[in-house]
Parts: sequence; structure tokens; C-alpha cells
Amino acid sequence: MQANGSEHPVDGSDVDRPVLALVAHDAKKDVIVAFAERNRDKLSGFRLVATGTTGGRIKDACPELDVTRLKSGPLGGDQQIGAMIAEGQLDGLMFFVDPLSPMPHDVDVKALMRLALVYDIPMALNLSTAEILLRSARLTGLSSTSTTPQIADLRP
Ligand SMILES: O=C(CO)COP(=O)(O)O
Repeated sequence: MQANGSEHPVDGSDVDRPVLALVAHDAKKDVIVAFAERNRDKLSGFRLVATGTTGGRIKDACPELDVTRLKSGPLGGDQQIGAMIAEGQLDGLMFFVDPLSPMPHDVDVKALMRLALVYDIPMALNLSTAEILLRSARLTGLSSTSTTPQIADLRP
């Protein structure tokens, strides 16, 4: 067990599996849990990071998955994932957004999406796109396949 609560480190020393972030707003928690249960075999090929409550729900439903739980979204979890993007530690983001509820941490949500755009990270914001992205070779081979020159320059 690592200090981060996972069976595996998140410092890049486990280079075999890409790192995928899973986040869901409260109204979408059941949707992301069902998504994880349905796709547990595919998700086992990733090191997963998740905001606190989302990660707890996924870990309860799929205890075999390697999920590192960060802080809850409103307490900084979105920003932690954004920092991982900026540090070149994330290969994909699935963020099941609730578009119908006001969020106290809306600026954090926007900042996370902005960094995913800046760094050209594959990002799914709803269920149907997440299902497609999970089957994409782009996700599993992202760090070596991005052809965006500015982003290639930014990678550490
Ligand atoms: O608020 C969130 C994303 O903005 C999700 O955070 P939790 O997974 O902790 O509920």
C-alpha cells in the first residue's frame, strides 16, 4: 500500500498503465458508478484517480480497481487533477458534469476543463462520450501520440 492510499504509486514509477481521472457531480454519481461496473475490465487497465466522493463510490462498487482518491471536488479535488494535467501526469479525464445545478466551486470546474483543453487531454464530459473514449486507442497511447506541437513542447 502506498502513502497515497493506492496499491500503486502515482509518481510515474508505474509506467505501464495510463492514468485516467474520474469525476462526477452528485447528480451523476449513480451514472459513473454504473459506468465503472459495466466497464470494470477495461478500467482495470488504468491507474485511476478520482475526486473524493466519486472515488469512494467507485471503490465501493469495484473494489478491485486501482483508485487513488483525492480531495472532494469542492475542497480542491478538481484543482488537484488540474495540477496533475499541468505536470504531465494524466492521460485522460472523464468528468460527468451536472449541467442543471449551481456549484459553489464552479470556478474550479472551469479551471480543470480549461487545463484539459490547454494540454489537449482527451476529456469526456458525459456518459456517451466516456463510453467512446474508453474504447479509444488515443486514450491508451496518448502521451506518445499527441501531435499538437505546442503541447508536445509543454510536456515534461
Ligand atoms: O465536485 C466534484 C467535481 O467538481 C466531484 O467531487 P466529489 O467526487 O468529491 O463529489
